[in-house]
Amino acid sequence: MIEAVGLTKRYGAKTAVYNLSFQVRPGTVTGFLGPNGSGKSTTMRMILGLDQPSAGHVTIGGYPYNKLPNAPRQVGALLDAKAMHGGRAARNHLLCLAQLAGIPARRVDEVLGVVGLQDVAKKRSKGFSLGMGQRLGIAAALLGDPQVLLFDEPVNGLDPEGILWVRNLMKSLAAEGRTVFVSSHLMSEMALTAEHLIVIGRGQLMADMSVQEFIARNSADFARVRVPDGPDAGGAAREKLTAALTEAGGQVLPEQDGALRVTGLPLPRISDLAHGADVRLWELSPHQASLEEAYMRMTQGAVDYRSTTDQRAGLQQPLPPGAVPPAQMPVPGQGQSGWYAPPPPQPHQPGQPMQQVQQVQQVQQGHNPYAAPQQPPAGPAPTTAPAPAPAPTMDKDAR
Ligand SMILES: Nc1ncnc2c1ncn2[C@@H]1O[C@H](COP(=O)(O)OP(=O)(O)OP(=O)(O)O)[C@@H](O)[C@H]1O
Repeated sequence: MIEAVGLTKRYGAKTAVYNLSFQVRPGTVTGFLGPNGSGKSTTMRMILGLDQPSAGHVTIGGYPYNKLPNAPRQVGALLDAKAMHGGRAARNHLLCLAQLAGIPARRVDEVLGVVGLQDVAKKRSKGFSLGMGQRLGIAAALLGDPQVLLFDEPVNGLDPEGILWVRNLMKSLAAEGRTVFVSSHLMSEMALTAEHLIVIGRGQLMADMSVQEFIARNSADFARVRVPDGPDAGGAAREKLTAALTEAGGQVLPEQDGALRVTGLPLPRISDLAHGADVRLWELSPHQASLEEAYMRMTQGAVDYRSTTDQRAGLQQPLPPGAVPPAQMPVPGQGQSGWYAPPPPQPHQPGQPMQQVQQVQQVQQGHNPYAAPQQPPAGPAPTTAPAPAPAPTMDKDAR
């Protein structure tokens, strides 16, 4: 098990990770999510003893990494797939690592087979594609047959077959009872791979719960409603229905294909209202926002790097020609109800960390947990100054 308690890392004036406490348990894949620059890699580096915390601590199986007996046999990690001696053949690279850790050479050939690089084992990794580099990095992580595995963006650069392979590998490693901690930007991939999620934003804990619970807590149910198509009749029926639904307290947003996305009304009520307005329906279906939507909704206030062309890029489908956009995009913490509105306050559930409940409630009450505190806490608060452009060395794609 990995356990972080009050983990904090400052680089000069920049607070990369602040007061992070969580546990990563064996037997499940735990996804580690957060926007760019939210502190995922910094946290992983501290877990692996590559960076020293400014405050707090993190242990693996009860020990700080640097005090773990025979660490390479207990912990395997993929942090930066490009961080290897490119002039060495893949097999030689692994042989060097194996020798340093006292691992028998036959294990090198085993892991080359596991990651599918046996045919290029004698090729220099300098010529490897990003995906091949990832596979070699994963092979290195598996070398010591460790019980604890950390993967920082393992599917970066992999093709769909490679992504499926990584997904199955992570699951099978967890099914063997290992602790598997995986960071990713790909929400859809995490939904398929992880059972548990730890979500951070600007270095702080935003959620620590199962994938199912995360979706249920952070996404609103909605109905898709479609009226019969037709140049004028369809438009008139849509308007009539929109008016009836809005009057009854529903929120209606146009979808790209001409359907309506309705929140705040149960399906039978929508059906009755359509009937009352004399509007025929071609579709009335229940939906739940995806993990991607739930994640975007939760982290949109904690994003450091955003396009100047569309601050909401990816959050909303483009409108169909002639459709009227909603007056204002609701945002968490501003009290609107609807697609992006925060879910209603939840009473504390047994087993749910109180901190998470408090954070969700604070967001719902319009309190920004990432703003500088009114009164200084025990340690300096994380900086809220606009983040500088990410340094080239921090850009994974450039690595
Ligand atoms: N060595 C360092 N010196 C100064 N600042 C750093 C250093 N390492 C990380 N940071 C800063 O700390 C913050 C967190 O960075 P980190 O790489 O941990 O985030 P991340 O969530 O892994 O991001 P990404 O998803 O883009 O890889 C960033 O603002 C980054 O610029």
